[in-house]
Order: sequence, then C-alpha cells, then structure tokens
Amino acid sequence: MSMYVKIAINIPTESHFTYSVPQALSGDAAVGKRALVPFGARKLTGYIIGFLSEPDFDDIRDILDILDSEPLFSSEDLAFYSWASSYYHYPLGKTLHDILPGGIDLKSDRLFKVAAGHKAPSNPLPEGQRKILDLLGAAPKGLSLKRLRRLLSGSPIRRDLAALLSANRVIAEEGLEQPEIRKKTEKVITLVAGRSVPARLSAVQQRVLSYLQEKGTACFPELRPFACNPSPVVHRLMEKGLVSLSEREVYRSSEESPEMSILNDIHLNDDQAAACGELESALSSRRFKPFLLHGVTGSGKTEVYFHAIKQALNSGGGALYLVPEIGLTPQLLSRVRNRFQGEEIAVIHSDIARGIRYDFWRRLQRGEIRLVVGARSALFAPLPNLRLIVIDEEHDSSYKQDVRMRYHARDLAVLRAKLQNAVIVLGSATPDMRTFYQARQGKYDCLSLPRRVENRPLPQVRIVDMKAEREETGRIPVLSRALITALEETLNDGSQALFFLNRRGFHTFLFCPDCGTVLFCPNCAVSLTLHAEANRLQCHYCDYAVKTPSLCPKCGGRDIQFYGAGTERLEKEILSHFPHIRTARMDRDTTARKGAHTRILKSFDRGEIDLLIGTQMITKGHDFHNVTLVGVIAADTALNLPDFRSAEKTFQLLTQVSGRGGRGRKEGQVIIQTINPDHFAIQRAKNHDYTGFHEEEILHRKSLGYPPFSRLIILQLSSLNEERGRREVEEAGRMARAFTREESSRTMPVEVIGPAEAPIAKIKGRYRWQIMLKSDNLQALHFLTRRLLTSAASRKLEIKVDVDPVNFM
Ligand SMILES: Nc1ncnc2c1ncn2[C@@H]1O[C@H](COP(=O)(O)OP(=O)(O)OP(=O)(O)O)[C@@H](O)[C@H]1O
Ligand SMILES: [Zn+2]
Ligand SMILES: [Zn+2]
Repeated sequence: MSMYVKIAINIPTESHFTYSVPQALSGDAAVGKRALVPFGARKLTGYIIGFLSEPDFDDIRDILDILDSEPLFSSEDLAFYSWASSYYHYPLGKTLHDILPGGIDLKSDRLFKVAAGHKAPSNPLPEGQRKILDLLGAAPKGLSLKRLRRLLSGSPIRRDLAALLSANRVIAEEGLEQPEIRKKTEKVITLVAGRSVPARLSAVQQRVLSYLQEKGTACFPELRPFACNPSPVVHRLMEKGLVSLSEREVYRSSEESPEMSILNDIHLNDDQAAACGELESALSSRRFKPFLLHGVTGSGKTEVYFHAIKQALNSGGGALYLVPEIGLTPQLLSRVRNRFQGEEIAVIHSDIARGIRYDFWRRLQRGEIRLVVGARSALFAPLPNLRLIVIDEEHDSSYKQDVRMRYHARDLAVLRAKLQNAVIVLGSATPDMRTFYQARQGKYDCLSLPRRVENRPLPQVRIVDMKAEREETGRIPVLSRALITALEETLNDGSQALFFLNRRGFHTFLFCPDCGTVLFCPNCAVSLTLHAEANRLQCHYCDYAVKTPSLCPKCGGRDIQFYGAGTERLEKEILSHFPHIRTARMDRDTTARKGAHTRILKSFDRGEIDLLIGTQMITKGHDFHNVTLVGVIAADTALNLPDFRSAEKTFQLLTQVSGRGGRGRKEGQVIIQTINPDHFAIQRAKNHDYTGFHEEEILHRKSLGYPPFSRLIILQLSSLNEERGRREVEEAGRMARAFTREESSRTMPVEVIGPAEAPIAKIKGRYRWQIMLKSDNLQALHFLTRRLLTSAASRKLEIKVDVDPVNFM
C-alpha cells in the first residue's frame, strides 16, 4: 500500500501539499522530518506535518529524499507552531522555516562552477574575479549566487561573475546546492577488543596503542603528541586489525562568557521564600498554571526564577528562561552558569552561530539538554518534557517580532505552557497593562515582591521642569542646573552615573514651551507627527491632518519648537562641563560591532567609566552596585510617540531606568528632566506607584476602547505604485467598512480605523498605508482579516498582518 504525506513548504501560501513516499523511504518518513520534494521544475525542502491514507489529489508526485535521521520537532511542538501560524496569519511552511535553525535546507538553484577546461590565465585576473574562482574551486558541486554573496560578505559580484562566465572560466547549471549548515563529525579510532598485540610494532605504533589501551577511543588531534601526522600510523594499526575507524558527531558550542561580579550565597527573604513556595507547589502538581511575579526593581526576582528552574530540572523536566534581547548580558549568563553548574545550557539568540544553534536544537529535541536561556526566538526550542517557562521583564517590547511572523513571545509562551501543561511565570517591576489587568481578573496568580532586597530603599526621584530652565534665547538647555550639580557630587563621591536618552521619535513632534502642550489627534489620543515638507501635522491612526500652527492653540505662545538632542551632542555638552570625566556612549551606533555592547558594560562594571550615556539599552536588567545617580534627559520623547501606549511606555521606562540606581550600599537618586512635570505617568513613576499608574491609565483605555478592552489588528498595506496603491487601499478600507455593516457582523462589531498613511510613508520604494481593526471580538477580527487577505491576493497590494501590535513606528 502506498503512503502519503502532508508537506508544508516555505512559500507564501497558506496551504500544504500532498506527496507519496516511495517504498524505499517509507520506513524513514515521520512527522518533524524534512523531505526533499519536486515542486514545479524545482526541488525544495519541505516539512512533514502529517500522513494521509488516501491521496486527496490526482497527479501526486513522490518525495525524493528524507533529509533527517531524527525528527526536528514532535507532534506536540507542531500543534504549537500551527497555532502560532494561524493566529498571526503567517503561512505554516514559512513559520516552520523561520522557527527551525537556519541554513540547513537543501534546494535546487542555479549553481556556478569552475569550467572543466579552465586553466590559470597568463595575466593575473582582477581581485574580484580571483576571489570568486577561489571559492568555486573549493566547492566542486557549485555555489548559488546567494551563497557566493554571503561568503564574500555582501560585496558586489555580478560584474565579476559575468566576466568569468563570458570568458568561459565559469559555467552555470541547475543543481542541488548543499546546505550551509550540516552535522559536524570527526573520525574516531577505537581499540579492537581481544586482539593480542604482535611483537613487531614500531615505537610510535606502540605508543599510540598503549594510549588507546588506556582511553579506549581517540580522535586524530589527540594523537599528535605521538606523531605529527598520525594518519599513516593509524592505518598501519588498522591493517593489523588492532584498531577500527568510525565517524561520530561532534557538537559545536558557544564560547564561554567570562565572569563578571556576582553575589553568591544568597538567603531568600520572606517575600522571595513565599513566592518560591507557591511555584514549588504548582510545579509539583504538573498542571498548567500561569503566574505574574510583580516585584519592584532590585527585589530579587531572578533568585525566584532560579529557584523554580532548579526545581523543574530536579524533577526531571525542562525549563525555558526567556529574557529581552538586550537583557541577555554577560552578567546574566554568568549568573545562570554559576547557579546551574554541571547542567548543559542552550543559549539561543540571534547572535548565536547557525551551526551551534542546529546542534543545540537536536540535543534539546533528544532530551540531552533541558535548560534553554534565550531571547524571543528561543521560545520555539523543542523541549520534550517542558515543566516551566519564565518570561523575565514580560512587559518588554522586544518580545514582539516585527518582521516575518509578527509574534509576541510572551503571549505565545502562555499558550505553549497551556498546551504542554507547564507552569509559566511572567515577571516584571512594571507589568504590561493587559497582564496586570488579567491578573486582577484572576487569570494569573499574583506573586509579589514589594521591597528591595535587604530593605534597600528605592531611589529618590526628583522632577526638573525644563520650561523653567529656558535660556535668554528662549531655547531649552540639554542639562539642567540640578543635573549638573548632582553629577558633580556623584563624581566627587567616587560613584557612577547613568544618563538615559530616548532616541525614538526625536524631532517628530512640536511643543509649546510656555504651556507644555503637544499637539494630539482629537480622534485617537495619540500625538500628531510632523511632516516638515508638507508643513502639516498628521495622525497615523486615522489620517487626521492640520496645518502646522505658528501659535500654540492652547495658550497662544509664539515659541513653538522642537527640543532634545542625540547621545553624541549630550556627551559633548557634558564634557564641556566636566572635561576629565570618563564617559561611554551606548546606542545603536556604538554597539553595532559584535561584542561592543559587552565590552562597554564590563568596563562600566569594573569602574573604568564614570558616566554611561545611552538609549533604551541601558534601562534594562543591569545590576551595577556603584550607580548612585540616574539622569533622564527628556522624559517627554516617549510620552509623545504616536502610540496609544505612550503613557505606559513612559512609566515603564522611567521606572526601569530609575531602578538601575542605588542597588548597592549607597542610596541612589534619580533626576527626570521634562516639559510635562505634572503628567500622571511621570508623577506615578516618581512615587514608584505602579498600582496607582495602572488604575489611572486603565480608565483612559476604557474610555477610548483600547486594549485591554479591545483587541487590535493592524494591516500594513504597501504598493510600488503610489497612485494604484492608494486606490486599492481605499477599496480595502471600503470593503472592511462594508463588512462591519453586514447583517452577520451585528453580533460582532469591528471598528475600522483608517486607512492612513503609515508612520514611515515609504520604505525601499514601497508606499505604505495601514488600516487598524479594533474589536472586543477576536474571532471577528480574524475573520475580517482573512477576508481582506484573500481579496488582496488578486491585486498588486501587499498586506502584512500585525496581530496585537506593539510597535507603531
Ligand atoms: N535575598 C537576598 N539577599 C541579598 N541579596 C539578594 C537577595 N536576592 C537577590 N539579591 C541580590 O540583589 C540584586 C538584585 O536582584 P535581581 O537582579 O534579581 O533583581 P530584580 O528583581 O530582577 O531587579 P530588576 O527588575 O531591577 O532587574 C542581585 O545582585 C542579587 O544577587
Ligand atoms: Zn502653549
Ligand atoms: Zn487620529
């Protein structure tokens, strides 16, 4: 009887495909393995997602090969991945491709090879051509254009390649390209048991043999001390039947992160012990249970996570510990390694080399590693016996991926825990509005750490009204007098300081320094964004627009202006006041190079830097004990993002950055510079009042019907042609509105906001718009989204779906 498999393929279609399995491969086929399949004229890698007993089409083709000796994911994992794929409207084949380790797939492509008759030219070739020839010479099966580019780190090669082709030095033909990442193996030499050693052995052979008698097996490099080229020696011994040769897989692993200062020997305080107790009993019941761990900054949440992880591992299960991308610091890794000595840890994030990731993946799947520490993508790691998921800093927006599948790792983590009967802990000092709202509704059990460890006080926060600091010119200075004085005191004291500056949203909004007014959209309660060329202010939710006013609409002030500075300008300003200060900047520019981020943090940790200036990167998770001053240069930039969460983001940011101060023996102080000193988000942050903030903000959300009182889906529409794009976008908007008027939709109303020009109206030649769908009925939202996707498929309009959007830029 024939066997049929369902296969998902990495192409932009929702559906999967049916193939038959030839007799010779039928023993190998299994869910979670990859298969090489014919697809049109090409050969592609597909993922086996199920079996069929009968064909559901005519004209079914055979799979060509099975590419894995063991599955890369289980049926249980597949159920989770499929859920994510349909919830985020991202095709299953593409979802699997993104989730699985990169670089392992096989596919047919146009491959370039050195021509058979090629001889070295009499005149030396240009460097570009020579490099290509060298690479191709080392790859007898050929290389695709994409791979060549990658190997030449992106330098332009088209012209050189064309020259080589026309000179007949290189040929191109269709073929199967070998995957970039494969299992790594090494040869092992094994002593054959029970052979009597002949008398006539050379001295070297003798030494190798006695080494093997001691060790049992060895690989070639181990034998170098006996012979610089051990290979002929081993072959002699093989001929005599004394040893045998085989191949075994070796695992690649990430380099160790060097130690940073950490405290050991910690005794849990009462609050920590209570939280650990609750987690312990939940873990032992082996059922799904979600917790919110709400603990102020420096309250020792990490200790609680460690405790729970230890228990999960001790009971034979696996644990997943997720931190925001930026929180994955050498300090944290040292802490984890230190605490879980003897335990193998899979560290998974975007900087981990693909070969290492592939090895981790398979060892996790086999149950050889049971602890994963990583950023958002680590959520998909296969863990056969998952007992615990920890999401540290659960409010952090880096858990949301904004390209390809736009998933939220925290939200998916809760689902995964539910599917796999695990305990999940969402931890934060500033929980997401929705998380806290749900905890209050009883969806999560709340664990709380209301105090800092060892009863250290939270830092004193002072707010400086920058409107009162205006100079004679009417401009607002970068540094207030209060901040300059405080920095001076900190330096005299031998302590360190952190200055935080928000780069996002700079120079995009206008404000009035006389009354602090920033212009907001009357419909959506988000700030209006300036389009300087068109001299107008515009709302990116609903497209409302006004001409840029020259007078303040509220107080009539004439000084309407921008304000703020980048980290570079700030550093200059500081140096003009403190010429001898040792500063370092941490932003996207200074940390672009690999390892730079770590280097800066380490040198700050060693006290080689007095003042660290940075963007969001410095606000999270760091535990430096000598920081006594935290300065926030302009709290308003976050407040004025065109985003309904701007108050929440401001509160989180201020609380988190404040929380970096006073974590050691000396008390900390925080100075917040702002032009909105009375704003509730700033006031509540000053008083370390999370609950107060939540209660005030939730009223705003309710009155405007924003989450958690509704769900949102944003459709990002784009087109290469501005005119046609705009027409089609308007048509999509009309369709969406018509849907909301339909009879069937009365029971499930969806509000359609927009279409509006996207915050960045043109990227890479594509014109962009967006439509926001809002409803408290999630089913209705998904239903309408699917419909709009289907209708757009027939046009030139590209639609990307962002379910539960977080970042609006
Ligand atoms: N019971 C304890 N006694 C003394 N020190 C402790 C205790 N628990 C934790 N610590 C130490 O307190 C510091 C802060 O702990 P941790 O980093 O876990 O805080 P946190 O709650 O995660 O803070 P944040 O949210 O600001 O990152 C660490 O240096 C940790 O080693
Ligand atoms: Zn004004
Ligand atoms: Zn609006």
